[in-house]
Amino acid sequence: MAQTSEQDTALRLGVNIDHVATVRNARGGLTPDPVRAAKLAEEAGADGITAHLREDRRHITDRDIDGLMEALSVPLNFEMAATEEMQNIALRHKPHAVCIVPEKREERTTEGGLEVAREENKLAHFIAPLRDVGCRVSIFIAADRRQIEAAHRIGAEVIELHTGAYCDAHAEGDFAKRDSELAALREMSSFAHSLGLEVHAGHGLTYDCVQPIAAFPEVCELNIGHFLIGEAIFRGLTPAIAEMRRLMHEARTEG
Ligand SMILES: CC(=O)[C@@H](O)[C@H](O)COP(=O)(O)O
Ligand SMILES: NCC(=O)COP(=O)(O)O
Repeated sequence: MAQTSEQDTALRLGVNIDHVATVRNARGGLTPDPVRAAKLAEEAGADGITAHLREDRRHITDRDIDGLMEALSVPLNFEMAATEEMQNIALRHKPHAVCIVPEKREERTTEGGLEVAREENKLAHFIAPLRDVGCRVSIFIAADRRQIEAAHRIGAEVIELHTGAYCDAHAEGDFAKRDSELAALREMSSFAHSLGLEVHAGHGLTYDCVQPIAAFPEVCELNIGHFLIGEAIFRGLTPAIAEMRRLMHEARTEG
């Protein structure tokens, strides 16, 4: 069913600029500057900027977060592990949103969603001070009912569904797996929404696989980074973002 334009505009795009920092860090030095990329993304129509300050600082650094907090006019979605060090950084900066993600030092990228159900008490205490200073707390989570229920119980306002397995299955041509991952994401976005959680989605999204996710009426924000930064090499960041927005809009209005 076609969506109203009000519902369409409710689908925000958060541009993740982590991998501008990955390129910079490959050589050391100051370029390319993720803060400059974030400002350009903002001018190109990003509704927000996402940055993940990993514990090992493999891409974004503390200085980048300082620069983003100072330069941005749109909200910053600050992704971080549930550690005391990261909590202190978030409490100092008070970004618009804090997204708690699982981290494994040896992983190449964020492999799965946060295990909330087994760490409920610990996480409830961890996010309370972040909420107290006004951050919207989001939990990066698999499309798993138990984890969503636990995220709701601990007082998170937002969940971000991990779309990585769906995107990987699509890229590998494993369409049976892709479709079952998509069905789980669809069902769980609806379930999370029914609990009153705001639903975001992201990880691994590309032009080829964004539209089925963008069409979920309950999803109000997509966070997309690695693909957009790669695409910017070929067509520039502004056109790369414009094309993603066009596809999101098309999915929302014609889905
Ligand atoms: C949580 C998430 O999906 C993003 O932070 C993304 O993971 C960033 O890239 P890396 O996983 O490569 O750090
Ligand atoms: N939380 C997901 C995100 O910020 C972007 O992930 P990716 O597009 O870089 O894989």
